[in-house]
Amino acid sequence: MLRADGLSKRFGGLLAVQNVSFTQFAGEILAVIGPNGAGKTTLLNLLSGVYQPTSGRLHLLGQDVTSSPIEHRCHLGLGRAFQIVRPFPEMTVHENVTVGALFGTPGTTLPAARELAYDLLDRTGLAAHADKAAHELTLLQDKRLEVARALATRPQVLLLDEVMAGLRPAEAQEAVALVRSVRDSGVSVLFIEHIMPVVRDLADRVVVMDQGQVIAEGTYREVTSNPQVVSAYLGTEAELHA
Ligand SMILES: Nc1ncnc2c1ncn2[C@@H]1O[C@H](COP(=O)(O)OP(=O)(O)OP(=O)(O)O)[C@@H](O)[C@H]1O
Repeated sequence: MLRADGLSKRFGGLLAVQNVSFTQFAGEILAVIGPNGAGKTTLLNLLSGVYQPTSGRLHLLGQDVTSSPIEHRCHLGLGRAFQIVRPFPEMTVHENVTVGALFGTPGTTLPAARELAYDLLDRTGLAAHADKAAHELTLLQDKRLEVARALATRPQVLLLDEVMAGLRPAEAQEAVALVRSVRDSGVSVLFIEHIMPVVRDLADRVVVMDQGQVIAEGTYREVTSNPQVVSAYLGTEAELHA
């Protein structure tokens, strides 16, 4: 689905992402973890096209998208949900998702976009809130809306940027179930997450970054028992063995 080959991103004197290579396979839920400042968000921005890499190449569904703009990647099948949710506050929940459907599928008709939006509100547990203004939603409902909007672009790969942040543990479990259901519907998921129990419960495979580089890759159990990973996390607030 995605293949990064030696991706690097330099900001002035800082190499925020250094020679990062990984592959995401179809149907996989892949987590990217690492201590603060490891380069995770910069990597996500390289994947989604917010930044162009200083060097390296990126393939999406077999196509070289290294220099492609965000919208091209979106139309090819890459969706992204953000940590800070910014819906159109005065529009209804249904209208917000309809906008995603219209943007993500050029040539789609308004009735088709509206129908897809209703279907996605069903799938994300928001059907009962379809006609509410988006600003009336709770934080968990906001996150559901963010996922529904991203799914409205009909992605084959969905990037999730710390979507669990701010949720209570029971809410995070609901969000975990939602992400699993997204994968079960055929969408591969790559997510950044600091909450280790979420990573443990959700990820098929984990890529660990530290100081811009990939320092380990494997199952949750493998990476959390890797001495280099343990040492990277020492002194941080994250509970590696939660
Ligand atoms: N636009 C930018 N300009 C300059 N430096 C940046 C920029 N974006 C990120 N950095 C730096 O790059 C490094 C990696 O930051 P990044 O946000 O990617 O890490 P992260 O792993 O996502 O951290 P966190 O877990 O705290 O969100 C940091 O040192 C950060 O200060």
